[in-house]
Amino acid sequence: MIVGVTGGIASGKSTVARAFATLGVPWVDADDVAREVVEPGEPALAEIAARHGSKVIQEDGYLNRRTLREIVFAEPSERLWLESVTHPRIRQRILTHLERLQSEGAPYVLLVSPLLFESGQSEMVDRCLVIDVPESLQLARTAARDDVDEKQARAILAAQMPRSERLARADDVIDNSGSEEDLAAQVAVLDRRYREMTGSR
Ligand SMILES: CC(C)(COP(=O)(O)OP(=O)(O)OC[C@H]1O[C@@H](n2cnc3c(N)ncnc32)[C@H](O)[C@@H]1O)[C@@H](O)C(=O)NCCC(=O)NCCS
Ligand SMILES: Nc1ncnc2c1ncn2[C@@H]1O[C@H](COP(=O)(O)OP(=O)(O)OP(=O)(O)O)[C@@H](O)[C@H]1O
Repeated sequence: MIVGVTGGIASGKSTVARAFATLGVPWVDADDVAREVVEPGEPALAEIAARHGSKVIQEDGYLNRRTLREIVFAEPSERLWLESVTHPRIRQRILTHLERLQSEGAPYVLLVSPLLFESGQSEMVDRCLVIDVPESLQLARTAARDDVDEKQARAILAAQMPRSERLARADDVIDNSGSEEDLAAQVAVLDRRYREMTGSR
């Protein structure tokens, strides 16, 4: 069984994934895979460099993520272009990673992705788990963690599915407006349920 874990920026997906990992459940992180497909030498990086020029490539040959972030969240058509270049490659690699984890005998595996619904990755999973927090908390946690100003944090939120729509598509929901202990308790309940579903107790 593959469980898709989603939620907007700074909703707590990585924190949830770590809590599942302590219970022996592995995960594939779509943000990590998105980094792999633009490593030096990858065709997607060459396409991005051809479109935006040297300002998006650092001296060490890696993508200048901050510069590209500023471009794509200021201009929706540039975000759509970047997605058209990266998403098919991300999807392919996610499938490869998921197959490897499943072949290693995990009770079930997680696909953790901010764009599970938006990018059609939900077709790859058996259930969708939504991490739910109010937007005000997303903005506060983004500001506390990232070098993103409030205007850009709002632009990133605007590029993602609205909270109500995401909740409407959820099979399971974790409310992450409480403490990390509350979060871990909700993860433990879901883990028991998922193990029952897969018959791996
Ligand atoms: C624009 C980029 C270079 C910014 O890199 P940066 O290191 O600053 O951010 P990072 O990749 O860690 O993403 C942080 C968060 O931004 C949000 N985000 C990223 N890409 C998108 C997008 N296309 N649409 C909406 N939100 C997005 C997500 O909540 C994500 O968790 C990078 O996010 C990117 O390449 N995005 C396109 C690929 C993609 O869609 N990735 C999302 C997972 S499939
Ligand atoms: N219940 C909580 N209480 C307090 N802080 C929390 C809680 N859950 C997560 N955080 C903090 O909020 C921030 C965002 O959490 P996390 O990185 O898990 O979210 P994410 O959804 O994976 O984010 P992104 O997709 O943007 O990378 C982190 O700094 C994390 O430590």
